Amino acid sequence: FIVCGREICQEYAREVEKLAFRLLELISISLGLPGDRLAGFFNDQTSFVRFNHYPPCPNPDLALGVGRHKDAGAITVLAQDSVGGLQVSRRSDGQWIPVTPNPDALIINIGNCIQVWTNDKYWSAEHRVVVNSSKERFSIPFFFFPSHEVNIEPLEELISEENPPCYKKYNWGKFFVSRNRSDYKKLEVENIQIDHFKA
Ligand SMILES: O=C(O)CCC(=O)C(=O)O
Ligand SMILES: [Fe+2]
Repeated sequence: FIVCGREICQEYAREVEKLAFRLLELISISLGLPGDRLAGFFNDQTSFVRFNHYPPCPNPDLALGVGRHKDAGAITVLAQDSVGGLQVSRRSDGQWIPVTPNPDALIINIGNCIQVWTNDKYWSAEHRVVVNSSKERFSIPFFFFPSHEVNIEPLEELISEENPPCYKKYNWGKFFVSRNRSDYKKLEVENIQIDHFKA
């Protein structure tokens, strides 16, 4: 699963990037916007692939693999093995729901940028990763991130008197740098920084 030479990784990145652009197009269309409405934000994209390894943990009740967070970018495309550990917070009551692992499927996460662009029409789910005491786990997320200089704010086409903007404008590059410093704390820390830009 994880054996990966440079060419294979590059090919994987190119393919998931294509998928991410296609999803971006479908999201735009679903909002009644032109299919290419969001693509321009990715001309100089800051996307990347990460390899996550979660070793077995002797005290899984005392640690998390990844603390609770929302993905900061536009879209995350996640591949994982069959071990499991990813949990999503249910929006209605905050309960942690385990995601059934399927190595033959990709998980698509909506990130903060889409939430802000769509003025909350799309919602980025909070999630975390728990560990277990017997099996190591691998996952490979592709983070589809906009260009550094892009300012993120609700799309003007989706704003009206009845639908005022839910967020203030923020710069993607600056947000990402400060977010990276505080991300992935292992404990139950407040780490949903998009709320800082609530209008
Ligand atoms: O390992 C996973 O399943 C998810 C990791 C994650 O949420 C992240 O890297 O943002
Ligand atoms: Fe995540």
